[in-house]
Amino acid sequence: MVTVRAPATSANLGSGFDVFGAALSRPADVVTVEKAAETTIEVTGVGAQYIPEDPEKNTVGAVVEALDAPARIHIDKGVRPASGLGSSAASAAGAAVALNRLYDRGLSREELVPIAAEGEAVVSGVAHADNVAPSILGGFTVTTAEGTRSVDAAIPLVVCLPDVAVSTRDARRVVPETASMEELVETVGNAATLAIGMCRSDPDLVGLGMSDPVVTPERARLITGYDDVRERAFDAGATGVTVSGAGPAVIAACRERDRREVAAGMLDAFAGAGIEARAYQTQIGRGSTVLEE
Ligand SMILES: Nc1ncnc2c1ncn2[C@@H]1O[C@H](COP(=O)(O)OP(=O)(O)O)[C@@H](O)[C@H]1O
Ligand SMILES: N[C@@H](CCOP(=O)(O)O)C(=O)O
Repeated sequence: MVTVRAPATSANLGSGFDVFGAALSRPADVVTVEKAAETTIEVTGVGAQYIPEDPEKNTVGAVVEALDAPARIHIDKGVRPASGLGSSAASAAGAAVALNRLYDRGLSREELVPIAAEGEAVVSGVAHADNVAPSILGGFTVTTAEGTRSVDAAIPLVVCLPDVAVSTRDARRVVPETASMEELVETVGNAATLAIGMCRSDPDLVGLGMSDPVVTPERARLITGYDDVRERAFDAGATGVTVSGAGPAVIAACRERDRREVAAGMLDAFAGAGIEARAYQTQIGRGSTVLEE
């Protein structure tokens, strides 16, 4: 038996659509696997009632297939589904790390990233790896067709999750098909600023680099109260605010001394829009961790 804690993640970080990702120190899924002749999946925890246990429909089923590793699998969800916090990816990442260990497949963490990404194709239609990469490797990740690079970074964060669901599949439909040269130049500049900020663990640069003129404005329209939440986070000292993944969670970078006030401001703004929300005071954290074997 192998048990793995796989963290929630925030993809895109504004300027890095489908490329950037960050592991969050909390919340997390816990995935336990045991060898079995046939694969079965049991899901408990946050939002378990919305998650299919059929291996054809659960993200971990694709991981089992790819690793040829049938197992009795228990997923204890700490990451709410349809959150923008890489819920579907956390289970896939945890299963990839756990099954690799259980069956002694000997794959490196980097090699497990495309395998876990197959699970994302099951739910969103695209095997985007920007959530599974940080959930497996930890830190700040840059994923391209050439693979994933990661660095550790110490950046305090708030992720504020409203009590509404936005599916990644639906939110991909509003992504513009084209961008102007001006938008491209702005986005490259912001993404580069953010990446330097991560390497320096500098919340000012990370926040500055989160700005994105192309995808985020379209996605923000799907989140009731977004503009107020963003404004209140900045008022409380946030250095940057954007949609986390495909939403509806909103992520803010800040200094540690401001994190509590940023969280309070974001919660208050959602409440003002008539929406209950939960704020996680978190930071960039480690990747999937083996808890027991
Ligand atoms: N192991 C899993 N964990 C979470 N969601 C899953 C899992 N397997 C399948 N799903 C489905 O994936 C969808 C949520 O994924 P997605 O829309 O990408 O949201 P998130 O941003 O939270 O990952 C839901 O429809 C859910 O039923
Ligand atoms: N790059 C993807 C990331 C989706 O993240 P999720 O946490 O919402 O699953 C996208 O923006 O569609």
